[in-house]
Amino acid sequence: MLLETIESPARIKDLSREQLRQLADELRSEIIQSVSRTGGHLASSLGVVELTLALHRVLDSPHDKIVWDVGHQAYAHKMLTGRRKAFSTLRQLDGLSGFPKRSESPHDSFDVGHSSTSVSAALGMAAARDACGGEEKIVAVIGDGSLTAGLAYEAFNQAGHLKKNLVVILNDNEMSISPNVGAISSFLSRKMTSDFFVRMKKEATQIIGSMPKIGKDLLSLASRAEHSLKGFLTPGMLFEAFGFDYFGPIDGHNLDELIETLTNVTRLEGPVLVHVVTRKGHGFAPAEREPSKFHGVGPFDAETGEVIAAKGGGGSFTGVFGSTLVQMAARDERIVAITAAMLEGTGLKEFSTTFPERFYDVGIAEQHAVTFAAGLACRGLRPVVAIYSTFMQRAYDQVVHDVCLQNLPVTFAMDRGGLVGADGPTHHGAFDLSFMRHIPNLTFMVPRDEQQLQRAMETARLHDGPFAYRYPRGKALGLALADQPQAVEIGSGEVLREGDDGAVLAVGSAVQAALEAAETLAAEGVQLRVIDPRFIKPLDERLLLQAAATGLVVTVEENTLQGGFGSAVSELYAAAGVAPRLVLIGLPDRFIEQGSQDQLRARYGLDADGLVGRIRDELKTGDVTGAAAAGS
Ligand SMILES: Cc1ncc(C[n+]2csc(CCOP(=O)(O)OP(=O)(O)O)c2C)c(N)n1
Ligand SMILES: CC(=O)[C@@H](O)[C@H](O)COP(=O)(O)O
Ligand SMILES: [Mg+2]
Repeated sequence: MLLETIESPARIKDLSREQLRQLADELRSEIIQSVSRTGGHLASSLGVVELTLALHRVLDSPHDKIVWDVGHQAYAHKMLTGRRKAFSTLRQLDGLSGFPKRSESPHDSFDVGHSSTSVSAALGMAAARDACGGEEKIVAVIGDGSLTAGLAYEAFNQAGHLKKNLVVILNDNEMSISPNVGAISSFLSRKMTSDFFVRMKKEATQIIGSMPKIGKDLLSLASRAEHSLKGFLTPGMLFEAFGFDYFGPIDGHNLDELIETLTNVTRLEGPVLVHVVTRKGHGFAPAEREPSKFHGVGPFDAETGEVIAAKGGGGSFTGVFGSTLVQMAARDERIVAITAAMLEGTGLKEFSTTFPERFYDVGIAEQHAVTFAAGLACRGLRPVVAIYSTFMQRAYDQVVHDVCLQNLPVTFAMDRGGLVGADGPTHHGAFDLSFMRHIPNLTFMVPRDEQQLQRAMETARLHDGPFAYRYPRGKALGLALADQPQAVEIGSGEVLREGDDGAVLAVGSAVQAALEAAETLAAEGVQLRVIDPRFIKPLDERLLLQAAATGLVVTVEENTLQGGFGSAVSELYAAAGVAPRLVLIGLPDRFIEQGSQDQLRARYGLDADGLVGRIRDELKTGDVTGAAAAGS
């Protein structure tokens, strides 16, 4: 097996073309077999096996730099750069990352996970190279989906100005996670061999060819005109406007053509764009048939493609959000839904087919999604913007400047709030309680279960201003759903368990662990009050100030402690001049690694056992007043 002999990409340079093709087959098979066991981003990685081989054949990594966009397609790159044996740990606790990471390998030139950063980063590296007298080649690989984000054009714009030696490879498979959207996408896949074009050419050839004497010369002139017309109308025009030399489109599965093209273009001066056409999932029929399903897939049968552990769906918080929004939209025609290229992930598939005229997929364009929603709200609609917590970071100023400053009735449905698991530090929704709660005019609710999620959605619908709610990745609690959920009083929390030996203020997904911990400690004679504040903003000040009187207040949140819910409580107590023993439990001030949600919650003391241990210690050693001290 050739792949076993490849410990470094330098080895690829000695292989014959036949051996390269064999290596492509082996890589593809290894990716399928390994990902069928661990799950991961299969289809995108299968689509760039030949491109990856050609890049490592032509370039001299890690001296030359490859900057992957998103990086979910880099499994072949990782296997060729000494990490094949580690693939059994892919996306697992303390295992191989699912994305390129500089700390993992010198061949990973930039950490990625959020899309559309590759051209900016590669251009920065090129500018630094030139400033330091370097001569390494720098190549960015960006997908057509990632090309729908404005950030990419900011980079193209400057690249055309700086004219640095830089190669950008556009991996065009006409797919984002779902089929790609937008004018750029249709422009890229413009078919110059449309029937009309072919028919026009045939008739013109017959007419010109029949002309005596001048017919032959005219024909050759006409064929040159056709070529330039194609040249003018193909995607090249878009990139040449940015000052790039455009090459393509070329077959992204043809190793010879790729190697020849990359060999040539990496010798050229100035910015170059190579348009490569690939098939997402190439070489594995189930993934070719359903590239969206195999974009990010759980373990599956490597022979049949049958997925063993499907994700999302009805029992998940995502599924409850999607089905409830459809119910609400049926009753309230003001509701429109917006996704930023995450149709399936946000659970909006049913909405998109039920209300196609009230559904918008803006592509990977979170900033635009929010301001677009602001525009819709200005005209009396009730837009619901469904964006993962981590991707909402992209649109922070739009939330502040375009929605909250104008106090517009836009709802932010932030899925994947808290720890997401295998995607790791680039994707954890670890910061939204902090970056949203301080924005004036915003109401922010964190439902503890699917019933409260439904009520949050109804409360948002009735509220005449900006409203955010966040909910976790994964299964809900299996509670009965309401056909017509009731709104809640804004700023109202709930006491879930009475007790005077201390109070636990738990947010969202932390509530269940808090209740379990309170039950455990009750058996030790400690009666803890458990409160679900439900709102991060505005706080239920009455409830939280009453909690202070127990002498011990413990806040629990799946969010960074920096500026999170616990900070809000400490601000409340400081302003009120009360000083209970205040214990803040949440995520530390660092990026949280990958792992399963349960593993990470245990590692960071957010599970019931962690809370019991911490509270028990506080009761023993903490300087608490009130009944708690008596109980110690
Ligand atoms: C800012 C941001 N928004 C959304 C995503 C989620 N996401 C990951 S890959 C992807 C589609 C990328 O499409 P493309 O660039 O064409 O790559 P392909 O999977 O087709 O190879 C999306 C929307 C992301 N990673 N970053
Ligand atoms: C690579 C990327 O950003 C997306 O594919 C992301 O991994 C989706 O996350 P979920 O699997 O939670 O939908
Ligand atoms: Mg694509």
